[in-house]
Amino acid sequence: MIPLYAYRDNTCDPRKCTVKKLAQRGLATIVTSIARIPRSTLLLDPTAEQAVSPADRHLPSITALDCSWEVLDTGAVSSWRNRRALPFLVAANPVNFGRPFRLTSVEAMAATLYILGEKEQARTILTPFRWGLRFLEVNAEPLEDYAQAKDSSEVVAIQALYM
Ligand SMILES: C[S@@+](CC[C@H](N)C(=O)[O-])C[C@H]1O[C@@H](n2cnc3c(N)ncnc32)[C@H](O)[C@@H]1O
Repeated sequence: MIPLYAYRDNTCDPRKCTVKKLAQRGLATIVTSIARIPRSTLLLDPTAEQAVSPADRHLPSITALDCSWEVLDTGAVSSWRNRRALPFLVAANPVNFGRPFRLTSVEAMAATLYILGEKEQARTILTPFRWGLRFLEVNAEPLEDYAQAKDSSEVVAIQALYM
């Protein structure tokens, strides 16, 4: 099991917040200051240049930046070494259903777990959400292909086949 963290700045609607639900079930840890995010973590940042790939299996944890998309500002973490973006995947949550790249925090963490080979943990964290396992169904093919890739460049090459 890979430890999951979420940095929350309280800018998104707490009733719809996916990481709050995970934290309530002991499946993720919420931190409220950037200083408390472990520096060695795989940091999920949609603006990162490097894609998540199986070559990241050695990283000890995964962290999402759980804030509203409208205020997402990754300036404070732009120098962090292990920032990663997810390759082409479509959202299954009701707010952004069918939209590529704009995933909820739980979808982003589940996709990362899947690509790193932690498929059971990916299913476990999606299960509390009505639409959760649908995310794995609609992205089944690309997720399987990304999980077979060697590194970030291979993931990016595979992504081109789906876009
Ligand atoms: C902007 S927040 C929105 C959270 C949403 N309100 C919720 O309750 O889940 C989503 C976070 O998930 C991660 N994420 C989503 N899509 C991503 C992508 N394509 N690449 C990397 N990280 C992504 C990032 O950490 C991003 O900041």
